[in-house]
Amino acid sequence: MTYKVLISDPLSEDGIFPLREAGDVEIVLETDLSKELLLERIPDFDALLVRSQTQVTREVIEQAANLKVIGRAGVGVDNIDLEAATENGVIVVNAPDGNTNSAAEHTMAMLTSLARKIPQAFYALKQNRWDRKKYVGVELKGKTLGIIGLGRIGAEVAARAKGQRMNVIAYDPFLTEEKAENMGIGYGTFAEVLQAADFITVHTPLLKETKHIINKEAFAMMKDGVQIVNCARGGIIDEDALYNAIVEKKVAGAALDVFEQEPIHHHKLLELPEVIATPHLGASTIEAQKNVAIDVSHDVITILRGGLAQSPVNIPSVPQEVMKKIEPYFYLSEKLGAFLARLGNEVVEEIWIYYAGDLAEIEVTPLTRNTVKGLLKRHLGDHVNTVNAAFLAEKKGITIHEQKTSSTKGFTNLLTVETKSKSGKRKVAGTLLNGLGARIVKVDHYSMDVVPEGHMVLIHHKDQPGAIGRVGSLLAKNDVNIATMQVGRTEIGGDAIMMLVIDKQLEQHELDQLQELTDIYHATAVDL
Ligand SMILES: NC(=O)C1=CN([C@@H]2O[C@H](COP(=O)(O)OP(=O)(O)OC[C@H]3O[C@@H](n4cnc5c(N)ncnc54)[C@H](O)[C@@H]3O)[C@@H](O)[C@H]2O)C=CC1
Ligand SMILES: O=C(O)CCC(=O)C(=O)O
Repeated sequence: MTYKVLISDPLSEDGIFPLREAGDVEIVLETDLSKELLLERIPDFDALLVRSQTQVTREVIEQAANLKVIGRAGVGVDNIDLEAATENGVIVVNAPDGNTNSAAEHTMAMLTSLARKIPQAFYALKQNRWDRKKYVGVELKGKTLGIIGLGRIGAEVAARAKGQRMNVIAYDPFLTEEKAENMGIGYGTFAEVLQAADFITVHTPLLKETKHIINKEAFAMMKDGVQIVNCARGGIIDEDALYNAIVEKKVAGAALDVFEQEPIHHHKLLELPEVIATPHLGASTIEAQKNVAIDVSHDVITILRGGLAQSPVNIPSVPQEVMKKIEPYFYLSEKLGAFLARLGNEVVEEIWIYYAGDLAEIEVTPLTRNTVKGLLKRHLGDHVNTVNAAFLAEKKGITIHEQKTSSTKGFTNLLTVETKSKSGKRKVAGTLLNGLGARIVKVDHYSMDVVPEGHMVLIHHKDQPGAIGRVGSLLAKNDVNIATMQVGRTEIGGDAIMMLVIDKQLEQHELDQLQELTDIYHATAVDL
């Protein structure tokens, strides 16, 4: 199988090396695509790799019939419609760590340039103006830097600003006083930071909650002559409010790497001499571009091959140690879900997933999603995956319960899936046998030992002499070879089941013939 990957923004050639090396990936590099061309191209691709320029809208995602993953070579995913991606089962991954250092260094470069008016002085010099009086700056030492958003980049900026002997005060909803103390910085509310700072730098993502957090009211709280840096996202600062605050001399200067609409042409903020700017260069270093492209390429390949992403954005991220522990159970969980889906045609109303033994010790949410994926796939098709399984189940009115139990029934690990529909409950349990792989060990209340793979027939019958023989003879007559057979019963002469693994898929008329045999109640074909 060859996966087609479209790279629609410029990515580091060294960084996409893992994709070039992969034998099963075909890369198409087509940057600066118009919206129309992107819509035309996208249905062919299994993966799309972007930076911040390509706008991956709902329209693009809905047009992308084969798309499994969108890789963002960078941090901010505000150019991707995450809701549409989740609804359509497209995994979005980013590269959150690769450009932290570059973005922090760029912020410090902008901060220093702003304080010392370096770009303005250089521009004047280029125009043959040796103007030493006009470009008098201020020192950073002893000034207070207010940081809004103390995540990866904010924290790196804080450390560097301390190196410049600035006082640092930060606001972040996840920052505690204790954590701030450990970092050697001050801690304040949003308003306190705005009021205390001589320089303010923002490092939040652009979200509904952070859009225009720096607005007219926020500027009013700041010190007169405050200077502002934005190397995070346009839109965090209200550009009109910033413009007015500069014109009114409330704000002495602003350094902007990002804008509400990019690219910009003749932006009014650039007409102000107090404003310096770069065209979204925070992550534009050889190192950062290589790092983010490598990280995202690895994740994209892993996902295309059915593995777990390191940095998923629209499914909960699973730490690598946890991933190692749960990965062996992935196959089993999907097969158990698929098995139950084939047992009946009634609408499933509720699913219970019980984890016991070793499984009770680990994070199992990804396994729950995978089980639900296996269950829903029968009716909803390949469109279902671990990203949208829970969302689709909810849409179909199915309630999912996840429970850890101590009931291992003698196995070192036991995964039990139970469904409830109008006609009652069905149950299947499986285990991972050390060195032997996955096994179904229980169907309803009958014990089994079956590899969850290939073509099977589950036959409910009356425990009577000749019942098994009649099934064997009929299958032989239809040229169906039986590979293995398991039999279980509740009591002698009572209800019993046969689980046959056969070498071909049964036709409906063959199933009907089985059901017409004496003492056979019901036969279900289960093809996994
Ligand atoms: N200019 C550029 O080229 C680059 C820009 N960025 C931007 O920088 C942003 C931050 O990146 P990271 O530090 O890696 O992300 P991060 O996720 O590590 O940190 C973001 C922080 O913002 C905080 N936050 C969220 N809402 C907040 C609010 N209302 N007030 C205060 N804090 C809030 C979060 O709690 C979190 O700690 C990215 O989302 C991206 O948009 C990132 C890389 C390069
Ligand atoms: O891809 C880029 O150069 C922009 C980086 C960025 O803004 C981000 O990682 O959020």
